[in-house]
Amino acid sequence: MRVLGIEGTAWCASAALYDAETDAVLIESDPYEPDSGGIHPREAAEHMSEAIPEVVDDVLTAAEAEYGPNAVDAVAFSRGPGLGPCLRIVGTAARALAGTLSVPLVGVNHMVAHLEIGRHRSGFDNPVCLNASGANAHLLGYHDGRYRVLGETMDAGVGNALDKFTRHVGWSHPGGPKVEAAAAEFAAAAGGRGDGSRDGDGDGSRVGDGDEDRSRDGDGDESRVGDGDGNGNSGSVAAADLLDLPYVVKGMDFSFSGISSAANDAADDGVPVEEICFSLQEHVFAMLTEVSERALSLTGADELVLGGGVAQNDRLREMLAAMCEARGAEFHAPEPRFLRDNAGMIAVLGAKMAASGDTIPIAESRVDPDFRPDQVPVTWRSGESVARERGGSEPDGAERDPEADRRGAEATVTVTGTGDERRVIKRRVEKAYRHPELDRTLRRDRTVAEARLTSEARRAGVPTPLVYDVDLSDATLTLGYVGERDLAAALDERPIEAVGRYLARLHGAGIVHGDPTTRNVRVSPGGEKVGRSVGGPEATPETYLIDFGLGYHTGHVEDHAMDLHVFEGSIRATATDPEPLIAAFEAGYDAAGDGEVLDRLRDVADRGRYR
Ligand SMILES: C[C@@H](O)[C@H](NC(=O)OP(=O)(O)OC[C@H]1O[C@@H](n2cnc3c(N)ncnc32)[C@H](O)[C@@H]1O)C(=O)O
Ligand SMILES: Nc1ncnc2c1ncn2[C@@H]1O[C@H](COP(=O)(O)OP(=O)(O)OP(=O)(O)O)[C@@H](O)[C@H]1O
Ligand SMILES: [Fe+2]
Repeated sequence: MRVLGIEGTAWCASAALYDAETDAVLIESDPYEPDSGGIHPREAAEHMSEAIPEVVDDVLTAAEAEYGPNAVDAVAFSRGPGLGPCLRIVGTAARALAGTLSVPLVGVNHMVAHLEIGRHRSGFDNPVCLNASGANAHLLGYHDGRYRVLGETMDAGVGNALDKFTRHVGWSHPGGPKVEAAAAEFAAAAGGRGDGSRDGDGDGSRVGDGDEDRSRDGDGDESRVGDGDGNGNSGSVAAADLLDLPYVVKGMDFSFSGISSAANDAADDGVPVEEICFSLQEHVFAMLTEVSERALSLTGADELVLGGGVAQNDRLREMLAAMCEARGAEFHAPEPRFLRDNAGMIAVLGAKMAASGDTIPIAESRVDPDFRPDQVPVTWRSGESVARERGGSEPDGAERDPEADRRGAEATVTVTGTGDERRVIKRRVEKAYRHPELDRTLRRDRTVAEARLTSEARRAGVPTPLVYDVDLSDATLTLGYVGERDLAAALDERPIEAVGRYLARLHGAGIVHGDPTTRNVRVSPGGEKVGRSVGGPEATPETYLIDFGLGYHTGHVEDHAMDLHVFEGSIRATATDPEPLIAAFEAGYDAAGDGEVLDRLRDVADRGRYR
């Protein structure tokens, strides 16, 4: 099968031909480059209306020269998400072409295409995907016929967050490649070695298939990147000074609004722009790498693929490769021509969809600027055996040796002693992928927060482990062993309802958990239900909250709502039938908490959706 793909969601007018037999992809792209500022939707649409017919024509001509008059078996196009005026032009072109060629039409979700091109190129079975693009930033994992959103930005896409800063300092769009070049320069100056050679040619000009592979260094290398010293942190990076910028991770969600403003303020205060670029990258990419590791840990996956325009950044790839290597996972980033917006990925996914009969009648082919990846029925993977799908995590199932060491996303946990003397030694391990200064600060601050808040929560009537010892020099805690298994191992309404009640109590005491996932709840089925007096030897609670490292004090409704959003996200990511569980959770919260927080939860959930 040969599929013609058309892409034009925002800045890149692109057409491609994918030949499924040979796996060859021919791409023709024509980028829109604003004279000043960011992308103007009207100008972008004007660009699309001129450039789409041209790139389509080029690809069709090449296709017919090679394969003759029946070169194309289906036409695939980006239906969304993206800018409405651009999408409509692409949709119109695709419908007309399918009609003229008398072939079926395939409507592709652009973000799923960013994911699937990575899966296709890597050959991985069932990876978690980090999409790091301009307008989006999210983690996707396959479960039960859909790609679930495991975590996402609560505000801007990652590329837009970088571009916002470069606009502030007067650099032209796109800013990402310029941030990368400036950061590399800063690191090279600090370390005396490094790779200041990158020239920020990022979103290239109009080029065809083969040329592009030679246009950037590293382009041909699809597999492991990581030009550092083997531990994911090139010497020059470690030697360079780091500005203190906001680092905001909540469960597997994250936020860039604080860091964008702080970067702009630093520029206004006269901090050299190269220094800001360096610190911006170190923080933003460490956040993305951390949530990716959480997603691997939560789903039990051992493969990660990267997609989106920001994935062209060497430092981001280096961090992700180092994180995966440290936990024994496979990492793959496709070559840059498949990372930035391109029609190749649309054609490749279009071919898989067409092969499974997933085509659309013209009358139903309306574009959707807010098309979410989790709305897409994943028809092309339906032949896969159920065994290949991991049903959430089973980190602590009944058959597992309870004494065995385990490894969360952040820490290693060792169990010692027996009976009432059973203890957990939790050590936040160094993360070689992140800047050593940031690593030290995060490990220390989180250890302090966990020790304090675990005890404060217990005083507020929330069952938590006792804290026996804190060793800040080694970021290590000694905690009482609680529960028999993680809630994630067996999702059940009863403990979930209890989590709702406990979070309400915690919020009533002015504390947020910060990372309330089903992995951070321990359950002992059959334990007694207890009220406020917990912790005594005779009172065995059924449900405990653990892992308060991302917690903090706040009375803000917004922050409390975010806790609920994170917990619900962890259920939605792994449960086959999440709705009754979510209802039990909200009933528990409602019984003990503030109704305003539940109202705000609706807002928070909507805001996380793509604009
Ligand atoms: C919906 C769709 O229109 C949108 N597309 C999009 O955002 O274009 P994409 O090609 O995936 O990403 C462009 C972004 O990627 C950034 N970028 C490009 N090269 C970069 C680099 N070397 N380092 C950091 N960012 C880079 C640019 O600054 C820009 O923000 C999306 O996928 O979200
Ligand atoms: N006090 C405890 N009693 C019993 N088991 C525990 C305790 N603390 C941690 N565990 C076990 O160790 C696992 C990892 O611990 P924890 O969540 O604190 O570490 P983490 O690295 O922060 O994990 P993640 O980031 O994945 O949430 C837990 O999911 C749980 O199975
Ligand atoms: Fe994109």
